[in-house]
Amino acid sequence: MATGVYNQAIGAFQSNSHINNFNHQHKFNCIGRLVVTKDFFSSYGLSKRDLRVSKCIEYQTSVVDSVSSPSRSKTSDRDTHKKSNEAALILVRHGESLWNEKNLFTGCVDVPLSKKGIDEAIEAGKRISSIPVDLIFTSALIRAQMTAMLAMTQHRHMKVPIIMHNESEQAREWSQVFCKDTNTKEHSIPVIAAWQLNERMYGELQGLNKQETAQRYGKEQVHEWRRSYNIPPPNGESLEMCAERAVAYFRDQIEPQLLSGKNVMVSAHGNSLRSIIMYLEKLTSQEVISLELSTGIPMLYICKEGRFIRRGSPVAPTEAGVYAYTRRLALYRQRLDDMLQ
Ligand SMILES: O=C(O)[C@H](O)COP(=O)(O)O
Repeated sequence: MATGVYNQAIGAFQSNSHINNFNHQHKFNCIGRLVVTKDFFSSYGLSKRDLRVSKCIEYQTSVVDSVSSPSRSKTSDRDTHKKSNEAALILVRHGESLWNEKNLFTGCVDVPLSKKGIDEAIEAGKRISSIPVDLIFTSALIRAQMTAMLAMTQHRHMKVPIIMHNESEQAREWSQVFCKDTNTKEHSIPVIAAWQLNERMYGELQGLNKQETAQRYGKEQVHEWRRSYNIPPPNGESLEMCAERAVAYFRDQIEPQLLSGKNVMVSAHGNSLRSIIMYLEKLTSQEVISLELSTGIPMLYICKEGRFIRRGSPVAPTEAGVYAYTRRLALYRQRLDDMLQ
């Protein structure tokens, strides 16, 4: 088993060495090499001898520059939350929607996933199926919620995601669960839908065809509306305006959960996630222009002592990629393997 695990990890990491799935020039890249540390050996009760170390190739995983949360005020209460816990943060843009399929500007119009988007959401679930998720945040839009729910159908822990209804006292009362067993973290995952995570509002472009709009207003103007930081579409939100709600929500509601050690998945949208990634990776308003997110591709960050380390896009469960991310994720995956044997 030992050699198998080791080879799996190496194989996964090598195939995953392209893990930087953001197609933008970034200030750091992952070097596709893996340190097989003494921790790795001991976490499997292995001695180097067991793995015939002479055959082990020294791999070095080095995120040349791990992302860290932007410096905050000295008195920030987040500093008091900084714990040695490590937590996984999965960000996933919804699968293709019916309006993505028609190449229409969508923004806050609430359209569902296309058949391809449903397949993308299920594939995303397979890719994160061995990564812990204790809490899910989605936007208030159905395409993000469908993506989260479909992805969770593939998770190996088989917990039931339950959307929390706190919009009124009656909603809270009528959605209570009275059986203590089913409502435990062993059996269910709370899902919180927040409008603050909605896609940027595209104003008068919503419903227009992107190609026709480019022909009408010019490619450069449309690219500026779509990708610039502080230039809004007509009567719509700029990325900066979207960040004011999405990043504020992330810092106030999601980051404290991560700092307390909770593993979180956020299923949201191209631009609300671009604004969050801009915050996590301290991208400049120039760098964020070239940041594009594909539909249905999960991205993994490790949150450790208030710092966010981008680990790329998880691989499918057939590979041992999770073993290459962190020891804690490897042990979680091992527990799943043992539980499901
Ligand atoms: O809102 C939309 O149209 C898409 O979800 C994102 O559009 P964009 O890629 O043009 O920002």
